[in-house]
Amino acid sequence: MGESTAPAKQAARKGQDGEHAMTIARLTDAERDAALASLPGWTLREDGLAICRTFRFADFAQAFAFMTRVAIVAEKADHHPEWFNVYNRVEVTLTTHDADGLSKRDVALAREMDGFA
Ligand SMILES: C[C@H](O)[C@H](O)[C@H]1CNC2=NC(N)=NC(=O)C2=N1
Repeated sequence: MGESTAPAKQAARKGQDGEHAMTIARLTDAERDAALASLPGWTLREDGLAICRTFRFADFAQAFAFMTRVAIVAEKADHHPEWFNVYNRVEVTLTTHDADGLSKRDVALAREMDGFA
């Protein structure tokens, strides 16, 4: 466990992006389409509320190393992926529960994942 409390982390995030932790804005349709166009490999979930991508690696060790790197940045950003791993495959879904849909946090995390893969 780290030293800072959950409220402290929320306050820190609030200071960083100037938004209240619970009122992160949902992307507009135009923002969502622009984000998707800049994220090859990611697709919009049928309900339009999440983006998805399947990553494939050489083996389980590579897949799990990727998940470990993602977990560290996700925890730091307090924004967590939904994912499913079998051996060398990692199926990822990104959505923002606090926004009931997509937010810029999903786009940022998708870019970080692409950078790690
Ligand atoms: C209290 C805490 O800040 C929230 O529950 C965070 C945690 N991680 C999260 N992850 C995702 N994907 N969406 C959220 O809205 C979210 N909210």
